Amino acid sequence: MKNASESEPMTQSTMIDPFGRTIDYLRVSVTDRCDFRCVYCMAEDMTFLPKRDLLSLEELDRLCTVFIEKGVRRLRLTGGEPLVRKNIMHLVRQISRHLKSGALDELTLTSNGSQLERFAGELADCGVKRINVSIDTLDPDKFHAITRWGRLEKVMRGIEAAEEAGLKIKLNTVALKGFNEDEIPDMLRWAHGRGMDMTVIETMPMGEIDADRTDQYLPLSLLRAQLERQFTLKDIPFKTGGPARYVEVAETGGKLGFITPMTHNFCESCNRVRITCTGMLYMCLGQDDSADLRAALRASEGNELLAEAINNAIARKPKGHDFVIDRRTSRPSVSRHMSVTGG
Ligand SMILES: Nc1nc2c(ncn2[C@@H]2O[C@H](COP(=O)(O)OP(=O)(O)OP(=O)(O)O)[C@@H](O)[C@H]2O)c(=O)[nH]1
Ligand SMILES: C[S@@+](CC[C@H](N)C(=O)[O-])C[C@H]1O[C@@H](n2cnc3c(N)ncnc32)[C@H](O)[C@@H]1O
Ligand code: SF4
Ligand code: SF4
Repeated sequence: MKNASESEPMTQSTMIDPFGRTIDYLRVSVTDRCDFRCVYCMAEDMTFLPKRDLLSLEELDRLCTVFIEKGVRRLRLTGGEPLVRKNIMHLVRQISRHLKSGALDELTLTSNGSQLERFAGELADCGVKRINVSIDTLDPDKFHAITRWGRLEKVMRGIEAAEEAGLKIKLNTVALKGFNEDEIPDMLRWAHGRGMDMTVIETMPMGEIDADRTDQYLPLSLLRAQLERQFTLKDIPFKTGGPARYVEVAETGGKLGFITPMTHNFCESCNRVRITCTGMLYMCLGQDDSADLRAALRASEGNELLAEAINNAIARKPKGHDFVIDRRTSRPSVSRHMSVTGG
């Protein structure tokens, strides 16, 4: 059998879903585990998958390679916290061969930043150019409160290491009513002052948590109106391939993205699917339907069954999500946690 690191010429096909959308973006959750317990994401006593259920790094690489053959051009590793998966850099290095061959345009990560100090240099060396780092506040005590287990100074050292390694950073901030809405202008100045773009995100009702999401939910239309009292925001057509709509902030010269699944549905331009660390393929972040690729992966050494399972799943990709923040019921719209698919 050929070694996975041997470069082979690859012919790529195209995946098109029933609504004519080209699927060329794969998000891979490499672990459901995390060293933080953000209150809007997980319960403090979250139960994680047993290790025996995880795909091996070799299996994850094989899955990614099949998706790239099927037309994926951008790949994002996420989690849980992707950088806490054991030997994660082995997978990053393996996948990076597709950057070198030209089959993949971008390999990137979404991370809480806690392990960046250790890994930033190696990520850059593997061809990662930009990463998203999630921070909801710049106040160390509030940071500890929202992440339950996180230390802001460690994340800051990670950001410095990433900057030194030449990685472009985008800051992800979940907008939370009564928690950080007043702080977002300062965070924006801070991020833009360091040359980072920023995106703000509406809370999505996924997975049981200890808190009540209806209390935390802040529609970004309101936040935008608040920001417009201090800043001049100009809509721009800038796109990263993700769901954010961007504005340019005249006073800082930086870009601010709004991810608004609740107030403005962006599903018509959806280009992505997700795989979990157990090999489940989710065709939509906001729906339960999934396909078990692990069975197809393990059923034979060849990739024909896998390719067929992927085709069948893409043919079922739904038009969009049904997220609602409903005050009458505290039940989330989707029962699985965000950390299963990594957002
Ligand atoms: N509803 C919905 N939310 C998404 C989707 N993709 C990403 N998000 C959310 O967007 C937020 C930021 O996700 P990231 O992993 O940083 O990715 P991104 O902002 O799409 O990435 P880039 O634009 O490529 O930088 C997270 O809260 C995700 O859950 C999607 O397809 N649907
Ligand atoms: C699930 S995390 C996984 C990657 C990494 N651990 C991190 O925090 O960046 C990906 C993104 O989803 C966001 N997120 C988590 N739960 C969310 C929710 N219920 N609604 C909206 N965004 C959420 C996080 O803030 C983070 O930016
Ligand atoms: S948002 Fe990211 S860092 Fe926070 S608990 Fe979820 S997976 Fe962990
Ligand atoms: S909610 Fe579903 S359809 Fe909408 S953008 Fe996200 S993955 Fe695509």
